[in-house]
Amino acid sequence: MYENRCRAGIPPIVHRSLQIPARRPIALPARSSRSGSFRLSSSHATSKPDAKGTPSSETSSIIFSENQPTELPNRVSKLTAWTITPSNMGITRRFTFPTFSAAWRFMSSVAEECKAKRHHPIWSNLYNEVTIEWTTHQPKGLSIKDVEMAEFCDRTADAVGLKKEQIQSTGTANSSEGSHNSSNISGRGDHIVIQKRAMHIPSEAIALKLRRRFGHRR
Ligand SMILES: C[C@H](O)[C@H](O)[C@H]1CNC2=NC(N)=NC(=O)C2=N1
Repeated sequence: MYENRCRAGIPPIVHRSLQIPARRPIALPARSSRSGSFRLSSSHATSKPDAKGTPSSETSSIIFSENQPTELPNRVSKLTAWTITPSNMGITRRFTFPTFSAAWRFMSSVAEECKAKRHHPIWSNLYNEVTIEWTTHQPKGLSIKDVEMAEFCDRTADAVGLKKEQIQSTGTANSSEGSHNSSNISGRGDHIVIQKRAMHIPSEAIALKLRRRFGHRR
């Protein structure tokens, strides 16, 4: 199959793919892979259609690196706080800590593990938030190393302590943070991607300051 794909001019990175919801918490049925390439279907998660009756579930394919252990899809399915990146070759999660110091402790600990495991993330930090993406450059795709590092991140974040109001246990997606969400909708190939995005609402104290300064406006 692999050779067939190569002969057909399909890049070898598309070695194993799996139908899985994009930019949604990852939750797959536990199944083992056959040898060669495979494709599983899993339409997903949101219970209700939207106001226009459009189904709000969507699917896409994870592109795995070649020669991965058969338990990889099952391991990925347990990373429920992570979402699949638009390339389908990586997973991402945003962690929110109580303080910058806590975020920095988390990053230091992850950096040590990166050094030990020789595997490095694409990441960014803004004050108390750390966004991490794991993907493998060689062999290209999502590999067991990415999953191990994501699992390490989850454990480390729990040990450091996430921000209280946004306890993102490994079972909770960051994308559902806070109670005021807006949806980021974009077209991608043959389906629509709906990404929930948290809106930051000022605290009561800040709102009061703003009212004092600018008065009430209509
Ligand atoms: C030689 C060294 O182990 C490789 O270049 C490592 C470095 N860190 C890496 N990090 C990530 N995320 N993917 C890789 O493929 C990778 N390769």
